Amino acid sequence: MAFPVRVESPGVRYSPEYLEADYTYTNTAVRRDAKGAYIATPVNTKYTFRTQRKVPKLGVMLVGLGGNNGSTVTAAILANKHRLSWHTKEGLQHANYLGSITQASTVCLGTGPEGEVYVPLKSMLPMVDPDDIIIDGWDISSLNLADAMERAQVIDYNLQVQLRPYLEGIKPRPSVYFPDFIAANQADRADNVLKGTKQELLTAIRRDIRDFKDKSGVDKVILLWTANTERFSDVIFEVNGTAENLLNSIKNNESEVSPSTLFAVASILEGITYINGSPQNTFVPGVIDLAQKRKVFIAGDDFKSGQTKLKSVLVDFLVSAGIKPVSIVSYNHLGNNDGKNLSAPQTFRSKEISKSNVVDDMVDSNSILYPDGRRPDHCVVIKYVPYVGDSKRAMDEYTSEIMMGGTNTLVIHNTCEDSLLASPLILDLVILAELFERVQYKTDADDEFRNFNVVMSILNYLCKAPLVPKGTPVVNSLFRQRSCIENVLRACVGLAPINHMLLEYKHARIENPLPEKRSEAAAEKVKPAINGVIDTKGATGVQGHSRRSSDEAEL
Ligand SMILES: NC(=O)c1ccc[n+]([C@@H]2O[C@H](COP(=O)([O-])OP(=O)(O)OC[C@H]3O[C@@H](n4cnc5c(N)ncnc54)[C@H](O)[C@@H]3O)[C@@H](O)[C@H]2O)c1
Ligand SMILES: O=P([O-])([O-])O[C@@H]1[C@@H](O)[C@H](O)[C@@H](O)[C@H](O)[C@@H]1O
Repeated sequence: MAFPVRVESPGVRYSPEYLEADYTYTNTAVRRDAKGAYIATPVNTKYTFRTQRKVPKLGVMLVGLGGNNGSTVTAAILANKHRLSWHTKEGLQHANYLGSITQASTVCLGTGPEGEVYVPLKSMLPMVDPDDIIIDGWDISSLNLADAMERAQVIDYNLQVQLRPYLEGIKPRPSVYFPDFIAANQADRADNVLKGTKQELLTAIRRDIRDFKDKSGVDKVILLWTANTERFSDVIFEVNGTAENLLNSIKNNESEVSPSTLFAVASILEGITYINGSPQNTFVPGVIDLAQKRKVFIAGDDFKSGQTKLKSVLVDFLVSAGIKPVSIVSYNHLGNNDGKNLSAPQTFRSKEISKSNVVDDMVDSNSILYPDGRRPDHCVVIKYVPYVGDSKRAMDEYTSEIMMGGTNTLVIHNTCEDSLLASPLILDLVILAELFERVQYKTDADDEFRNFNVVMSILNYLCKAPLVPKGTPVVNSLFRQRSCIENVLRACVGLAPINHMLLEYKHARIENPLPEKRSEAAAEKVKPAINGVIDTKGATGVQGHSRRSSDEAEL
């Protein structure tokens, strides 16, 4: 059950239109003195955050709508919206949004009489309900979404049968197809392609966006690329180095403008947030320049869904524990169309880059382990094995140096439906992007409220290759990325960041001890042996024991 959160504080003001919160942001400025010593100085900045409380009717246009992710996320929304259940060999399954931090994760609000209070992350600020999202989009494949769902082989068949009536009427709009940017093996599905010059294609995409807005009645739209991974575009100043050069390149039908960059330009010109779920460099400098000039949000790159997500936890743990990763090998094989497209060297290279850079910031944070800047050996392998379909088999090996010449090797095997890992991230990306379109801030130095930077780096928890504003840090540590989201949400309602100090419980005398928690599990653990045999049949004939603090424990 979701309980709404209301903050009672002199610095927090609720009006029908806005939630306004005064907030003191404290960080630490560091400099070096003449002798090379670090001088740390606390710096306080007064902010006021303002969030529009009205949640809009959100339309999401997916590029790659007919793909595994596109069809699966659409199926998931409709299955949840209609509260569908289906039988599998394991029993009755119910639609859910597991894997979504907005829908299935909680945050610690604070401490109450019973201890820490955790609330759904989505209850911190008004957010779009994914059930209400209207989906549209494009695909170079003409399959309607029911047939695309069947082709993807992700959704259980008994659910497919129920979803078919809702999906078969959804047909992807014809899209932009430049064969040179994706694997040649994709040609056989490209039967739904727009024709024309790049300028004509740009106009067609913009017309589609307006058509969707008009016909769907949504209040706002967000565009998200979940189409195939493209090869990197060459970054050439005269072609895509500035907004003006890029727009001229499109007018001049320049070949080095990719489909994804064309969609990004169309989105920005229509004033619509654009999110890149793939690893290619859609955001060439000209796109970023255009987004800044038009004050339109962009975010990406490449959903952080599986191996890389785990890597951004494991390497963080190892390095912060003073253990030195020296070799990281990430291998996986999969048989879906993404794997097929990635079997081409130029598209694999895009993915290899985004999967490889994730350790850099964590490694660079510890000059004790890495005094000479030499980083761990890091190898990424992806193989296409049709038989396994969307069920990606990932095998990782982390070898680290430990004390006194020891080594520690972690070997992880992970099998999962790749699209069921990515689909909840698509929802989080669009829900959080929509939310932060409604959040503005003002510091003492500002005369009026301002939007955040157009590069929406707060979404980086969801991206393998985080896009950040120029001159700002790239953070890949998953814990830090999630903590950023959690604490910005808290700041928007005037609450201090979660700092995990729990100082109040470290005092010499605990002023307000929490009540003893009666735990059946604890009772189970202390169940006495009967005739020397622990009764493991679950009989609870033994009186439950409350856990005792150390100074009350029975001797
Ligand atoms: N776990 C994951 O699934 C995961 C994780 C990270 C990143 N990604 C990325 O997400 C993207 C989609 O993954 P997927 O498994 O759904 O792949 P997919 O191949 O099943 O779907 C991609 C769809 O895009 C379509 N397409 C290709 N070029 C297009 C264009 N120019 N315009 C419109 N449609 C186009 C294809 O026809 C296909 O239907 C890939 O780039 C993949 O690398 C996926
Ligand atoms: O998210 P992650 O598991 O690190 O990386 C995945 C790759 O290993 C996989 O081969 C690819 O098909 C997916 O698109 C995804 O990028």
